[in-house]
Amino acid sequence: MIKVEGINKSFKVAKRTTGLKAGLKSLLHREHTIVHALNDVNFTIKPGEIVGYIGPNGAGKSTTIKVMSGILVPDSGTCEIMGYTPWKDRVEYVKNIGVVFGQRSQLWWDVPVIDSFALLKDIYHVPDTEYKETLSLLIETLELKDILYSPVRQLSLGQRMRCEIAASLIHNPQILFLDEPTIGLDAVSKIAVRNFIKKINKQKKVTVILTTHDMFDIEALCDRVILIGKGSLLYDGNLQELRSRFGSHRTITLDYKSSNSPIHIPGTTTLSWTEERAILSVDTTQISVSEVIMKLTHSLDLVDISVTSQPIEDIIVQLYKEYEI
Ligand SMILES: Nc1ncnc2c1ncn2[C@@H]1O[C@H](COP(=O)(O)OP(=O)(O)OP(=O)(O)O)[C@@H](O)[C@H]1O
Repeated sequence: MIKVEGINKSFKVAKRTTGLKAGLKSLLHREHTIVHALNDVNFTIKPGEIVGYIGPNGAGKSTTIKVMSGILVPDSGTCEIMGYTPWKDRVEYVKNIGVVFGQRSQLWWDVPVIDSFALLKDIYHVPDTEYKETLSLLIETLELKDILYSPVRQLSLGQRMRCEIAASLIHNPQILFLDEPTIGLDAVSKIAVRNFIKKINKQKKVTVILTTHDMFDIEALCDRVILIGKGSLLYDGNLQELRSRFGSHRTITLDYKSSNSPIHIPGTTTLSWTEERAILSVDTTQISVSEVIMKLTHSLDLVDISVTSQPIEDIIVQLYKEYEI
C-alpha cells in the first residue's frame, strides 16, 4: 500500500547572526547551512497496519509524513502510495488519505465545527448518505455531540483534537497519517483517541501511520515500530522483538516481615530497600525471575511479591542510547 524508496530531503537554512555589524553584513551576503532532514529513507507498509513512527525531536518524522501526504517534494527517491505519487497526483491522491497534525488545525477557526465538516464534505464531494453515515459514527465514537455547534476557537485542546480526527475521516480515507495526535491531551482524552484509532483500524481497515513521543500510544496501538534518528531509519520491526532485544530487565517488588539485611543476589540490583520492602531489578540474561524468587523465599519471610516488565519508555530510551540519537 505504501512504498517509500531512497527518500532524501534537505532544507537550506539561513545562518542567524547576532550584533549590528554582523546583521548588516548578512543583509549583503547571507550564509546558509544545509539540514539533511531525511537520508535514504526506505520502508513499505501493508494495508491495515498501524505503524508507530518514532524518534527524538528533529529526527525527521514530520518531514516524512509531509512527504507521504504530498505537502513536501523530496530531493530524490520515490514514494508510491496506493499507486499515486503523493506530490504529483495531489487532487486525486488526497481523496484517499486523512492527515492530522497535532500542532496545526485544519478546521476553520471561527465557524462551528459542524460547518467545517460540511465544508470538507463539499471539498471532497462526499455523497449525502455516506456523509450522514460517517458523521453519525464519528459523533458517537468521538463524543462530539455537545461541541458540534461551538466555534473551533472556543474548544479545549482535547475537544479540538477529537474534531480534527473526525475532520480527517469525513471522506472515508483508507490511510490515516497522525502526527502527534495525543499531544497535550489529558489521560481520558488520550484513551478516547487511542480507542477510536483502534476501532477505525479494526472496523474500517484504515491503515494508520502514527508519530508520537508518548510510548503509551505505541504500546496501546502499534504492532510495528519504525525508528528514525538524524534523518536515517535505524530500526523497523515489531514491538515484541524490541522488547526481547532491549527489555531484558524485570522489576520485583517484595514485601516481607522485618529483615535488617539488604538482599544480595548476583544478576540483580537493589533499587530500594527498607526493613519491610525492597525493589530489585533483575537482569534476565544473567538469572531467571523464578530463580530469584526461589532464593528470596529461602532467605525472607515474604508477605507479597509482584513482578513487572520494563516499561516501553525505558526500552525506547535504551534504543535511542544504543543508536546515539
Ligand atoms: N521547513 C523547514 N525548514 C528548515 N528546516 C526544517 C524545516 N522542516 C524541518 N526542518 C528541519 O529538519 C529536521 C527534521 O525535522 P522534523 O520536523 O521532520 O522532525 P521531527 O522528527 O518531526 O521532530 P519533532 O519530534 O521535534 O516534531 C530538523 O532538523 C528541522 O529543524
